[in-house]
This record gives sequence, structure tokens and C-alpha cells, in this order.
Amino acid sequence: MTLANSSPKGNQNGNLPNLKTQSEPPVSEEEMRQAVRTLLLGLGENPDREGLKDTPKRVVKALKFLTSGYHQSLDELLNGAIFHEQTDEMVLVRDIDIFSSCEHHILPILGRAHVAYIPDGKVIGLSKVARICEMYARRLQVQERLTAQIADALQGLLKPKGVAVVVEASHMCMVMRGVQKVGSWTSTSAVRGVFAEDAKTRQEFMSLIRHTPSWS
Ligand SMILES: Nc1nc2c(ncn2[C@@H]2O[C@H](COP(=O)(O)OP(=O)(O)OP(=O)(O)O)[C@@H](O)[C@H]2O)c(=O)[nH]1
Ligand SMILES: [Zn+2]
Repeated sequence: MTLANSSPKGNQNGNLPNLKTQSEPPVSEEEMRQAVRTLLLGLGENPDREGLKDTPKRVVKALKFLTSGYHQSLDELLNGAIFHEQTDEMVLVRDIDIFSSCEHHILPILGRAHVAYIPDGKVIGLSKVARICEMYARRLQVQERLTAQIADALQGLLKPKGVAVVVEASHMCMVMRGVQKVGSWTSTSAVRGVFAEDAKTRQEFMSLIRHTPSWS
């Protein structure tokens, strides 16, 4: 199953087509490097000095890595790791590192995700929960959408009794620039199924993840 959008231009939810299926990237690597060079010139720098001469290449490589989630599919990352298991106890994977990029400033969003689900006949390989988080984090994001995409992916893959996701993150666009609130962090949640319907189940999840993030 692939959740990548089939529209060639992507959509307003930050989905892009799976570019693997396209023969030619829309912009060449060289054009991307030239754009970084132009940025450096605009900043008053000399892009030909020793320390910067390879910077356009490095920046393009880094940005491609940080957005490599556009080129992944759930099918590929799952590698078949969904297993039939008769259990209906909560599964929680906590403290999954999140390194994402905010779509407004292309600056880092750094934090943690906590992901729980209550199975209904199927469980997923635990590492795949973290891989799903990574796939959506390595895109240009807003935290709310990242949180919902993780929840919806698990809901779609496992059809569990419920899914709950909390993301706690600090936005460098709010720390290093703009309003400059160094200690601020944002918590977002997405609950599906029994976590949305039953306050007790939701509370159990919340009490399991309650902690002071060490990075705050
Ligand atoms: N809801 C939401 N907002 C975000 C996220 N990441 C960044 N933003 C916000 O996006 C907004 C963009 O506002 P603008 O006024 O267009 O941009 P700006 O002038 O750079 O804003 P300031 O950051 O206030 O200086 C800011 O308030 C950011 O804090 C996110 O993940 N979710
Ligand atoms: Zn931002």
C-alpha cells in the first residue's frame, strides 16, 4: 500500500508523488546547486572561497536527505513485517527521535514521537513504527500533519482497535529566529478509534508517556 499522492504537483497536505516513478526530476541537480549559490551571493558571501566552494553541493545533498521521505513508500519500508497475533493489549513505542523540517522556514523541528495502538488481530514490527515516523518526518512538515500522517498510516495498515500518537517538538524557527523562545516546545496528538472514543484508554496512554523530555 502506498500513501503517496498520485498528483504530479503534490497537494496542499504536503504529499508529493512518489518521484521514483518519474523518469526525470523536475529540476536538475545543477540547477539546485546554482540556486544555493545564488542564496550565498544574496547573503553577501563569496561562493568561490575555499570554505564555500562545495557548499551548494553539500546543501543540496543534505536537503535531499532531509526530504527523502517523499521517495519512500509504506510498502517498501514495511518489508512485509505485519504479523497475525491475537492480542488486544496496548502496544506503545515511546521516545522515537523526530528530525523534521518546518515547511515555512525549512528549519529543523526536533523532538520525540510516542506511538500506541491496540491491535485487532495484527501487529507490526516495532522498528517499523519508528520507520513510519521517519518517513513522514523526512518531508517539509507542520507538526500537526506529521502527527496525523503517522496515526493514519498505522490505522490504514493494521486496522487496529485504535491508534494514538503524540509528538513533542521544538521548532528552530521559534528558537533561533522570529520570536526566539528557546525553551518552547509544542505537543500535538492524533487519536483514532478506541483512543478517541474511550477517555480511560486515552488516559492510560497519556499516563504511560508522561515524562519531562530530556531535550527540553
Ligand atoms: N501550526 C504550525 N505552525 C508552525 C509550524 N512550524 C512553524 N509554524 C508557524 O508558522 C507561522 C508562519 O508565520 P508567518 O507570519 O507567515 O511567518 P514569520 O514572519 O516567519 O513568523 P514568525 O515566526 O512569527 O516570525 C509561524 O507562526 C510559525 O511559528 C507547525 O508545525 N505548525
Ligand atoms: Zn518554521
